[in-house]
Amino acid sequence: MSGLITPPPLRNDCFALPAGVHWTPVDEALALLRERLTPVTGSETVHVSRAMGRVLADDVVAPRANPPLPNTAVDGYGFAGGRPEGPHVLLLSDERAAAGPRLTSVVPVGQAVRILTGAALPTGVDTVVLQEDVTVADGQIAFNGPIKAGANTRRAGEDVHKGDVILKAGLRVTAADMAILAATGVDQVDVRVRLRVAVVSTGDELVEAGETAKQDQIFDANRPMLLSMITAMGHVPVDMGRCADDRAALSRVLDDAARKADVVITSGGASAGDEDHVSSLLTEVGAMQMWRIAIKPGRPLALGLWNNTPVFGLPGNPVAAMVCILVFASPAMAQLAGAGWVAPVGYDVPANFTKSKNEGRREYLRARICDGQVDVFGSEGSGRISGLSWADGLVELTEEAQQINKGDLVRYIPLGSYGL
Ligand SMILES: Nc1nc2c(c(=O)[nH]1)N[C@H]1C(S)=C(S)[C@@H](COP(=O)(O)OP(=O)(O)OC[C@H]3O[C@@H](n4cnc5c(N)ncnc54)[C@H](O)[C@@H]3O)O[C@H]1N2
Ligand code: MOO
Repeated sequence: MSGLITPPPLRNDCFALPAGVHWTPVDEALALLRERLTPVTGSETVHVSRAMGRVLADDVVAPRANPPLPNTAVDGYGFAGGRPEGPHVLLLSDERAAAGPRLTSVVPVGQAVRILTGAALPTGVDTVVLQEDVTVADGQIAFNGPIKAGANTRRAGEDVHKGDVILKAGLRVTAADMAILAATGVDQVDVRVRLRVAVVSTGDELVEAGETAKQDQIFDANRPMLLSMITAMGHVPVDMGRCADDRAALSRVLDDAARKADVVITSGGASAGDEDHVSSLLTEVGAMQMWRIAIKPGRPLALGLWNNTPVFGLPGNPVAAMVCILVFASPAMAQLAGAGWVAPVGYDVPANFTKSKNEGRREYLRARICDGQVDVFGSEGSGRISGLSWADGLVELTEEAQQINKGDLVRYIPLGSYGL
């Protein structure tokens, strides 16, 4: 029998987790990133109009109250004190209080004044009756009680007091936050300098989107996707272009990327093939932190440091690249950017599909909500880019899950949870 070599048992499943190798569970990989990565961005002061999407470097304190003065919540008639049940008639002042300059004259006790929504209460007014409940005639108003003292008015500072912390350090400013910053008179905010994220695509087969491709070339789909996701996540994308499957060239690109950015994201070459230079370079310089993760898709994810800069070596298949940037790089980049570890929000939704799965690895499926149930894309192929466009979220199946039947609750994570 000498001269014959013996084949291993046929598995034909590149997702089977071979025995004897430690496959890092997703949560263990996430915990390690969370523990090791700290904010790397400095701070700067910007005008409040430019605060949208920025991460606050410090707590923001309200320079003034909202509302600054007591005012009326309705159009009506203002006077002092509540009134008991029954009819009431009050003399109507000639003046009128409207939003804008506050009425300076005092409303005498027992008189009412015409007042419009948002007007500061003049001295002598603490209660307002709705105009719909009033008859006006002969310089008088008549209405029925009971009306509580303070009815239909808003107290000064009832929303925010001067000196309150309105927004906490680490928060990423939303459109709603823009309103409270403006309302409380903030004019400058201290924010983190945006995180710079370099993106490089590796592979001899790649050609630039928009150019002419030969039959044996494919368009670089990952880079436009990854650069756009980084922008949507509030970071600054640094486009490092494409790099051939060449070790020396890749090493130079990584040097350059680590100089220009705070984080480097590569796609392709993460696996263990002859041309998988990202993983082998990181391993060679002793910078590989993690590689074999029990996840589908995205098993060959290379996590390491290049010149002290974190590198996320995403798999080349576009679906795996997207899943890995969402699951691993997105919370990690938030932490590096000073926003803290931002885990995505998910919901338990009934499945409108059936699926069997191997135990021991976490799986992410392209998913879409339809009539309160969640559907998954017809193919799990990691190169099926059309499924990424089809999806509005991901279904996350736990390591323990083996059989999912229609109606079972599964975890659905909307892409909006990642800021997309
Ligand atoms: N023998 C095995 N082969 C493979 C395994 C395995 O376990 N055993 N795992 C497969 C899985 S899963 C993945 S994912 C890939 C990951 O490999 P790499 O990260 O080294 O990626 P590449 O080989 O460079 O490319 C994979 C695939 O993706 C296409 N690609 C790459 N970059 C882009 C881009 N920028 N835009 C569009 N498409 C891209 C590339 O042409 C390949 O088709 O390994 C499997 N193999
Ligand atoms: O896991 Mo590969 O990461 O499917 O496409």
